[in-house]
Amino acid sequence: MSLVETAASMNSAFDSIPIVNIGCASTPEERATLARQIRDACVKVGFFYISDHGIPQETIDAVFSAMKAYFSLPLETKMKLYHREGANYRGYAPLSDANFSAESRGDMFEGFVIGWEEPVPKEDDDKKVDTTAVPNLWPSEPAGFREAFLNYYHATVGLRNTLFCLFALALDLPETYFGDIHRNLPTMRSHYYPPQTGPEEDYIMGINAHSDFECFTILWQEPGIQALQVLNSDKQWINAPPIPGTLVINIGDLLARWTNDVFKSTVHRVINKSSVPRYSIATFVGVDYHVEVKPLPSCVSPESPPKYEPIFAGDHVRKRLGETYHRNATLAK
Ligand SMILES: O=C(O)CCC(=O)C(=O)O
Ligand SMILES: [Fe+2]
Repeated sequence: MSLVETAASMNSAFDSIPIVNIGCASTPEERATLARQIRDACVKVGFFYISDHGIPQETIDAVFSAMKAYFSLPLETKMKLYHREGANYRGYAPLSDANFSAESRGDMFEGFVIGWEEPVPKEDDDKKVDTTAVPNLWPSEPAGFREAFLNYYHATVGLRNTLFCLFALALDLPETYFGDIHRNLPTMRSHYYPPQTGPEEDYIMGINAHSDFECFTILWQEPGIQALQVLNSDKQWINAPPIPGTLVINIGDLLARWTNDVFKSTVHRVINKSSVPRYSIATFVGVDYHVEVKPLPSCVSPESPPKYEPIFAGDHVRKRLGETYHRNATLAK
């Protein structure tokens, strides 16, 4: 069945999020099997869990500890790295600084954002990284923060390569299709969500309903706390609880656009109604800003013509970032 036919045959609302074990991806046959599972998940849900993802537990434990220690510092200490003063929103974002919905006045999370950086600087760094790359901001405390964040970041970059290869196969493309167009490396945002127990809980979200901007997101959620919800086509919110040993992968708007919506960029939100803080880390994976994104031939047909004009990846991402971080200022007028 073609991709367009597969998409047309899978239009019922999902009620759960599939799990794909990506541990065996070394032979072409194994990758083809995985690509089929991933295709089904992307066409039907736009979200899936991956198990056997290869990121060591110590790497996750270390970044989790560093993040908890950092977010518990006094606000004035954290504001020294206020992200609007750095380039490309790197650094610290206080509560309600981001705004993912036109109807709201801000999202109830604190964030800390980093991008590409070699753990140990190399002389030819500038040749490896897209010219849009900007320096990270690093706090002086807690000790070990930079190392823990970069270790986890680089582990997700490795996973990103595997996933791009599987997405290409799932789209009937050569597995190297995305291989040389993603030197503009991911952005990673860690989140702290305070518990929401007050009367505002039904209209202020940890993160309001939104879809992600880029190609796909690799999400780690703190174990044991339900907070993430995903919207199905019947407009029901389906819980996406943390599942031990897994990460969540979701398709973003750029890949949905590239696939003419054969792959779904599904709306999701976070609300932390547990009585304790909740933490997560999202790695947003895109492609180089100069790449022109237009619906792939395998995703269009006479019955399903292209829905989108070509767009440069960078123009799309900058527009969406602007909408997210300037909306408060517009509302305040
Ligand atoms: O914290 C989460 O579970 C999700 C975060 C998210 O949706 C985002 O950062 O775009
Ligand atoms: Fe998101």
